[in-house]
Amino acid sequence: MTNDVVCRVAFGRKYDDDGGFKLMLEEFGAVLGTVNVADFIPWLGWVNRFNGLDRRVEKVFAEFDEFLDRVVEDHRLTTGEKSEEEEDIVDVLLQIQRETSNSAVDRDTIKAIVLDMFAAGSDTTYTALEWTMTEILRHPRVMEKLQQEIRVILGDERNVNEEVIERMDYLKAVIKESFRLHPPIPLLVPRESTQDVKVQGYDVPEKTRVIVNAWAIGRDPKRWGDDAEEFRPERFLNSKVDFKGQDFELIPFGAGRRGCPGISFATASMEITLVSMLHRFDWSVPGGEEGGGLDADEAPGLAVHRRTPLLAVPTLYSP
Ligand code: HEM
Repeated sequence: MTNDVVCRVAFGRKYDDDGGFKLMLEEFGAVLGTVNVADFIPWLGWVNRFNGLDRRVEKVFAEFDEFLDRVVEDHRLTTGEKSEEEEDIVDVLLQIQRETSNSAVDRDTIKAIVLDMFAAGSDTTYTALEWTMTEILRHPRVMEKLQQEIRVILGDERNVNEEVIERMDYLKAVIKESFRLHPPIPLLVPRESTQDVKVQGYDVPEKTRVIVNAWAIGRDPKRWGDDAEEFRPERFLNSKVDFKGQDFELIPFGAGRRGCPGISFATASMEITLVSMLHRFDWSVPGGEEGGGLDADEAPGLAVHRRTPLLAVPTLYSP
């Protein structure tokens, strides 16, 4: 679903009819999440020629490059035929390219921006949704309270929009609590210090690779109390703490000038999906908690998924 959302926004259409596209995205995500020895010990880079990583990277690069070339070309041929509402990101970037005389937005830049959206935007949002649903299913009290909020505010209205979502305080608290315990990119993206600094008594020289552990920060009992490991959305109800990068105890999207630019996009996707799923359906897991489908085991990768995909069963809700 999150791939379809990015596809619709970036290309103006879904690619779910094309099995090859899904496989290509899966391989792209897998290669991105693979530990690359050369990142840590550059002179060992030759290992990737033998363990197959170089070959996999080149293959998926060639496939994506050809695919994106086709997409940009299709858009170039239909340029000017769409209304403003129908335009997607490729259309907008092509328009900027036409209107600016310098070559800042060339074809490779357009392809890179769109690729960035897939790399950064679809697996992360999907992972966040899967962890949120897992926690809701593990905590029936939370599910009930959340459904009550959604059902009272929405009533029979089927159209979920940002205005009604603004009134759903408990939904927002549930999403924050899920990000606190399960930041989809637990170690964020590596940074490099630009100057010598001292952090809590430790000297960090200029040009040191710095990795921030958002996962550990979110579970630190010194900040969150003795129930830091517990899923308790109420802790955010009368709190101003948010994940927009101002409160360093909750930074699933990083912070600062290289913080995630997709926060609003990701939050809107999550809110609309959760509200739609919980408004008209009740959810259960085959076998319940004892059935083992609600464990919190994590699988390694850039975005940290559940080890086994969540399997949940919807039942139509009738008031
Ligand atoms: C739940 C969903 C998401 C999470 C948890 C997430 C998290 C992150 C994190 C931790 C970073 C690195 C920030 C830093 O180093 O301080 C990042 C960067 C980035 N994200 Fe997201 N992201 C999500 C969704 C999205 C979406 C939907 C998009 C675009 C459609 C997006 C686009 C980007 C881009 C382009 C960067 C690189 C920014 C740069 O290097 O300047 N992300 N994201």
